[in-house]
Amino acid sequence: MKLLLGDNFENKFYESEFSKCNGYIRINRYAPRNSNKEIEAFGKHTDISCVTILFQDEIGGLQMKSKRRDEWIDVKPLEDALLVNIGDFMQAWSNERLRSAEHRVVLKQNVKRFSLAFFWTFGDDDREVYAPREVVGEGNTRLYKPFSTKEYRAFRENNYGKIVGTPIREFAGVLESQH
Ligand SMILES: O=C(O)CCC(=O)C(=O)O
Ligand SMILES: [Fe+2]
Repeated sequence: MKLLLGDNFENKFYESEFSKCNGYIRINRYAPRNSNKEIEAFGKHTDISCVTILFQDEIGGLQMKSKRRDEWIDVKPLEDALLVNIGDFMQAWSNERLRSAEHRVVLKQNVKRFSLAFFWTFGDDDREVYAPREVVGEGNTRLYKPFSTKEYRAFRENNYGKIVGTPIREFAGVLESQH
């Protein structure tokens, strides 16, 4: 993150922007399904978080969408490894220096699977997300208008399964060509 956001990132922004984040844990349990057909067990989505830290068990199945090639890439489980994923709030706050990758879970075997996701995110109280000028950088276009975390959560809930593009861009993006 330091590399992408500059040297002073921690001193300057951590306290003011992210110290009021909350952590939530979600335990995902995928039950066996009486079939050996491949299924999408967790549909494609981006996380409503600043940062997500994910543990998946040895079964695997997590896939990330590659931005460049527009294809799904398997994230192979590694013993003792956690996956750090950027969420939508961080994508907007960083003016897309950091990207919230689309991901999903595809199961090929008829076995149970378990994953544990820790979401580091703005709490249930409402707050405004707005990329600081220094993060946008001089001469760069601001890609998001300021938005409320509460309204974004409501937008995601009300549009579950309906959004074709990038949800955070649909909601707060300012450039038509970005959609
Ligand atoms: O089960 C997984 O590996 C992914 C879970 C996930 O993407 C989530 O909980 O947001
Ligand atoms: Fe996720």
